[in-house]
Amino acid sequence: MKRTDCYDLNTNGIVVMVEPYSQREQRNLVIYRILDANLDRAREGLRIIEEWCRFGLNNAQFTGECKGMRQELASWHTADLRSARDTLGDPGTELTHPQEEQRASIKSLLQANFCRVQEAMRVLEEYGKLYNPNMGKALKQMRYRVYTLESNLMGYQRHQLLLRSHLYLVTSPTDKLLEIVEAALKGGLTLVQYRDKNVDDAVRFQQAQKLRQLCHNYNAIFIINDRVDIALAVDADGVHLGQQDMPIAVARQLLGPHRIIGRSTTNADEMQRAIKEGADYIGVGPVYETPTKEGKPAAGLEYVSYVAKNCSIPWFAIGGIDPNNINDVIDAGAKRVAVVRGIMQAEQPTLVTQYFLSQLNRIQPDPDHSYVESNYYPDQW
Ligand SMILES: Cc1ncc(COP(=O)(O)OP(=O)(O)O)c(N)n1
Ligand SMILES: Cc1nc(C(=O)O)sc1CCOP(=O)(O)O
Ligand SMILES: [Mg+2]
Repeated sequence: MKRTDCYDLNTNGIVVMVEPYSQREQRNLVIYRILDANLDRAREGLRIIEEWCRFGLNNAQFTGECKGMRQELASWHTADLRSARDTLGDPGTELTHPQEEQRASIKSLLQANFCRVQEAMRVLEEYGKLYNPNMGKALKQMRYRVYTLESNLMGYQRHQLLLRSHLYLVTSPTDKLLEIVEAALKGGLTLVQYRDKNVDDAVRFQQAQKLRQLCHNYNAIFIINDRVDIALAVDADGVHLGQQDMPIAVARQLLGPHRIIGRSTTNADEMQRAIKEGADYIGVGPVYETPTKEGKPAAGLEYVSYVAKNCSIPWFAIGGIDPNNINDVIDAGAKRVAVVRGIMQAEQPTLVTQYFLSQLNRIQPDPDHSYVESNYYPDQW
């Protein structure tokens, strides 16, 4: 019989006197229940993340890391702790948060479960100290492993999405900024850069915040032009840096290993340097002279062809590309293009986006490239 109370229990007509728990025993029972519940919670959350790593990403490393942590948690889940469980008497089993009932995407599902695992591990770390000092230490280390896993996994997903993105919208200033970007996102756009060279920082920051939210609602990557500080301030996915902007190495230090850094290039030297310096992608242009970048001479389709043969990272042809000439750019070897006016000044941005994408999606991934093209294309992650 479980000693749950200090009163007499009437069992089958027989009155049994139950010894009251000492205060210490009662305290321990509560701690055991907390540990039991949070060991379960952490393992469940890890299992949910693990399933995506295994079946969604086919990634053995992430899957193994989740499994390893689940096994380590299981080794702490002793019979003592399990036997303290009191599901019927636990008022927490019925409580759910409305957000638990719906998930907008795999990304939000993963984030919610990382949060759940981290919270549970923090509880295990603190209460574990009262149970076994080694548990506190072990759980602290495991919590840091979860942070690392989260950062690696989210960075990996971001880079996978970059590989799958064939059309890149670079914005220009307009009163209808959000409206146009949303229209393009509705057309299937997955990569957006906020570019406004002539606006106060207060406005730039506000616009960037709104665009970041919008892009993330559509599971699209959001990049900031030129400004690493704004990218950090709004938690953007990365920055685009030209030859006159901050060195890639400095931006990398500030942004960390998982955010995207793009670099503009106009010739072979700049391309090679950008790759060596660790750019995640390059802009290749201007393919044609363009009023959006006045005074910059065209690098031409020759440079596009050169990059098609020699570039080992994702690259976007840019400059003067529109629905009429996109097929010439594709014929020169481009699989990805970036446009400003082509979408920002279109009468029907959704339709034009769909048209650009339909032309770009006709191109098959090149298996000879040294970077891996993802063959897993979930609509939302
Ligand atoms: C995708 C992409 N490619 C090139 C550029 C141009 O960057 P930069 O040379 O720094 O010029 P500005 O855009 O800052 O005027 C870009 N923004 N995006
Ligand atoms: C921002 C920018 N960078 C370029 C480069 O070659 O580095 S060309 C360009 C402007 C592209 O605008 P549109 O699509 O309106 O021609
Ligand atoms: Mg720039």
